[in-house]
Amino acid sequence: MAAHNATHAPDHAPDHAPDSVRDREIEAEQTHLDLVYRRLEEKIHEAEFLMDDAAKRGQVGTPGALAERDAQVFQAGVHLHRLNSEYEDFLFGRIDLLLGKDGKKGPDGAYTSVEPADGVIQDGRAAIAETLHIGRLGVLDADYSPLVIDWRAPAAAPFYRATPVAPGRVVRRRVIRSKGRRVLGVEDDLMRPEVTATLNGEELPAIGDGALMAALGRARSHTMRDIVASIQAEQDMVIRAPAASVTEVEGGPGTGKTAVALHRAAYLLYQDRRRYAGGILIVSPTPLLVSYTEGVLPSLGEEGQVAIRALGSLVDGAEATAYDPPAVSRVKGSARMQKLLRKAARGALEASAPTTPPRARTAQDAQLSLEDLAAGTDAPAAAPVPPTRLRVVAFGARLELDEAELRAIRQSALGGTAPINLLRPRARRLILDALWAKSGAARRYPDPELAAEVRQGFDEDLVTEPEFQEFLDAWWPELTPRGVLAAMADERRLGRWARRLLNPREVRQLARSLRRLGGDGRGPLSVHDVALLDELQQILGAPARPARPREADPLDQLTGLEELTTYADRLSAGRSGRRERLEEERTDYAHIIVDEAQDLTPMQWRMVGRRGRHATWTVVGDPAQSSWSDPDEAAEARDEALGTRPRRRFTLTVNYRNPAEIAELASKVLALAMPGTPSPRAVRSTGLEPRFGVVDGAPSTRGAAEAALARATVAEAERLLAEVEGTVGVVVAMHRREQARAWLAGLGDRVVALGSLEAKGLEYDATLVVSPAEIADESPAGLRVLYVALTRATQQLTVLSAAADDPDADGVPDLLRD
Ligand SMILES: Nc1ncnc2c1ncn2[C@@H]1O[C@H](COP(=O)(O)OP(=O)(O)OP(=O)(O)O)[C@@H](O)[C@H]1O
Repeated sequence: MAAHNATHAPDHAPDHAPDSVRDREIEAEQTHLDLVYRRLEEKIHEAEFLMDDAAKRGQVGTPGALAERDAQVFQAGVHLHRLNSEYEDFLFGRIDLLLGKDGKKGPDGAYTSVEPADGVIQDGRAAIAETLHIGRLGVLDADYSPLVIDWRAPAAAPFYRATPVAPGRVVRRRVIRSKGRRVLGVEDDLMRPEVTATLNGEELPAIGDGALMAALGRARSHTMRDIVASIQAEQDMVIRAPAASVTEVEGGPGTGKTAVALHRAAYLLYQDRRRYAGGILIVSPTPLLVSYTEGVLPSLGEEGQVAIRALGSLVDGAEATAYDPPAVSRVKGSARMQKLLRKAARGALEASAPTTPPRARTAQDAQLSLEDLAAGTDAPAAAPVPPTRLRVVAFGARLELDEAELRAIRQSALGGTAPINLLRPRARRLILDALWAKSGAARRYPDPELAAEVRQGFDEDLVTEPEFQEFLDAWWPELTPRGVLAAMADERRLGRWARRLLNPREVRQLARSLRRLGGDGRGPLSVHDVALLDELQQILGAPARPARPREADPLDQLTGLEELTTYADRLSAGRSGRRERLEEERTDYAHIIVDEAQDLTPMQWRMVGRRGRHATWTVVGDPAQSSWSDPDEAAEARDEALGTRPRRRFTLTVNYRNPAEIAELASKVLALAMPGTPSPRAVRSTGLEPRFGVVDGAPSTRGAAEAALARATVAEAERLLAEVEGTVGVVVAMHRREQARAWLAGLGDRVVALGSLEAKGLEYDATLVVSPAEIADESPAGLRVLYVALTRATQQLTVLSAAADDPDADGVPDLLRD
């Protein structure tokens, strides 16, 4: 496969301008950046003045107004500190534009027209009418002319959208590289290379080889970088898509789906902060991907505004730490679990009892007694069992509800639609009704008013007796999601609940896996258990949370400082604990972004869907990378979660991660995994073909084979570490995760061992894929998982074959041969 240029690259590359021209251009940008910082400092002084003034005037003005000024000064100070110390590339872009069709200016002080005025280009020559600098936040000069345009503002869109095919008003796009207050370099792309443009009478030069390639060539670390300086046109369309409804994005590996999703969160906040602040949730498949990506939003100035959570930590108080084998994941993720959990919850009501067993009956408990009789024969011997008979003495008569009557009452109570724990009052009322009927009192009091009064006394007498309460606690205990899951670990019981839903093998596997939770359900959870807990929470019902008052938006009250406080507001909101609150809140997000959406199981879609009942959505994924075995079932659950909102679909087509040589190899597996699916177009080529290694010799024993595999893995990982500057990822089948970690311990933290399912979404300078056949055979989705593994490298890839891979004389495993 040939390497391709970036979609936006002009027909001819920018000139290699002489150093003097380059230096002059850098100098010009430096002058502008100095101006920007001066202006920022002025703003801070203004804020300080306001503060002094406020202090002098004591209580003039409301306390609220003083606090607001105080906050402004604080925010401005923090803001400048961040600008000085943290931001690389605060100012990163510039566009030089032709005169527009009309002379209207937008709120950011820039002309709004997208197309140039007629006749503005004459004989291949034109004058630049407007120069805009693009940065991480907007800064206005004292006369309200824009010194820096926020990258998310409409006026910045041409910086990302203009192409040589559709340049609009843009003649030259420049990416400015800076560190702190110093401009380091500039890279230009000409959008109208055929036009000789002049700025202030001088010809517009073009410097460098294009910014995108420079960005892609950088060594990778363990954290993702933002792409704000080099967002490409097709990506920009997604980032700025209207927020209403559902935005669905598909694209192959490395097409920037994750990057785009993160930038979109920042864009939505900019567009409608009031609506989205505190209400955007990004769902990521693994904690590894969360830690890889979570630095991007703060670098875009959106610290603490967006909750990024792994699927295994979406439920408060639950944190997945264990892995299920593929066969168990398939059962736990399946939509069949819905019905099974409902049955299990009802079943658990009959099978369980509270942790504190009811007080033992004594001979003196004559007034009101309760009996614990043996329950079903297959309940665990040690577990407390629910009572099957209720005896009371009321109005001098002995009243009794036997097992059949209690069962009928339970059935009738469960006929209600409310969650099971919330049906308890209904059950209590039905018991009282039944006892009242048995007492025959109704017949003795024909006057309805009197009967009602007597009945009230009867009820009060009974319910205030501690023993009656104990009976209820034992007979209709408050169930917890973990408790129900733990109850499902009993295979015989589970087999009964799962009749016609799971086959006996599935029952066995599921029960065995749930034993990990222990008798009290407190043991370690897997990522799939978390979705089950959430479903159970719904079935059982949780105590209602008090509603939080909506926060006042500081932007509502500010005038004149918008361009400064936009950022400071974000910062202080993060500090004032909004982040913690975000982490506490489980539901009701305004916008949900789902990354790697192809991997959500039906049960996970239900869990995520519950958090976005009123949300708009951005869903990014790649079906070819799905590790879930039943895509149709997942699609149904996804449709249900996203609801009937209209959908807008986008496809990303360019692979920015893998060099063409690696992308071509991966496409062979894609052809096997999903025949007919087009590979994304790789944007660059390195000239380095993937390497094929083979584990030495034919070891006679299993132990010797394992030792040979370990030696070969370590040797190749060491070689790759020497070859690349940044990170090396070693991808192995899931069952080898811990083993591989041990093999690689001692090679330093540039190298990471990953189970195949953990590699999702991540990238490394070099990747070593160990035994493709093992990965492909792990599950029915194994080939797609292998495709993921083969598409993680930004520079170099090695595939190491063991005997099962059946390598040819060149070491190419069977799966990767033509
Ligand atoms: N416009 C861009 N400019 C610079 N780098 C980019 C651009 N778009 C994407 N990249 C880089 O390409 C790499 C792949 O991006 P990302 O991880 O978002 O892709 P993806 O589609 O989510 O991939 P996968 O499906 O494999 O998880 C990242 O390093 C990202 O920073």
